[in-house]
Amino acid sequence: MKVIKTDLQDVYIIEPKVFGDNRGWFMESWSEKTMVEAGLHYQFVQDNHSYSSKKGTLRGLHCQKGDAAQAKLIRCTRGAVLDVVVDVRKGSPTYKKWIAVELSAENFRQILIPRGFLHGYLTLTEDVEFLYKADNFYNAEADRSIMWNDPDIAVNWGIECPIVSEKDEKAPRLCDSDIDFIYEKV
Ligand SMILES: Cc1cn([C@H]2C[C@H](O)[C@@H](COP(=O)(O)OP(=O)(O)O[C@H]3O[C@@H](C)C(=O)[C@@H](O)[C@H]3O)O2)c(=O)[nH]c1=O
Repeated sequence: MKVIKTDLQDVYIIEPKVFGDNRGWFMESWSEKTMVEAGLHYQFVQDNHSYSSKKGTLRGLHCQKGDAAQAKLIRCTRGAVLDVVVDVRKGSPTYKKWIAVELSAENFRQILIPRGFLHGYLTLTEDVEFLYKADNFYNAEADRSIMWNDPDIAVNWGIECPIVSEKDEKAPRLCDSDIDFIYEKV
């Protein structure tokens, strides 16, 4: 497994070791032991799986606030997405900065996102399956969505009119939200 630093403090790209043979391939998609050896201590408690039928579907930018915050280990197992992560931890050296990484069934890449970040993705193909682990349970009251095109964050999604949910359509800007993460060294 390769752990690659990103431009966001504490966010990593993980490249699992993929063993190919005459049948196909095998990989460990997550190993607590390997992660701990790499200095990454996360205890995941929920696995999520979602499907988007159309290219140009955008989910985000999401998080759960306060004690319900979630770290996530994310991957795309069918099709491809542009995955976006935004640091919203006040006091962080990378506060309000974002990164965009292509995740696909072909490149096997994963992203590890600690608590205190917004997350979203845009489907780059039809028929996208997306899987992620979370280190805290779903909490509808703490669930928050921030406007995907918030000008204060200014993510370059490369699309003007994505397909979004009703919830994401109505999402506020970060400056009008009650998200209150404070940077603490992970
Ligand atoms: C996220 C989630 C949703 N749900 C329900 C609530 C709702 O009725 C339905 C669809 O939820 P959403 O519209 O929030 O699904 P979605 O827009 O796919 O939300 C996800 O987006 C990505 C970008 C993330 O980072 C995730 O953490 C999550 O917020 O599923 C759960 O039961 N458990 C969960 O963990």
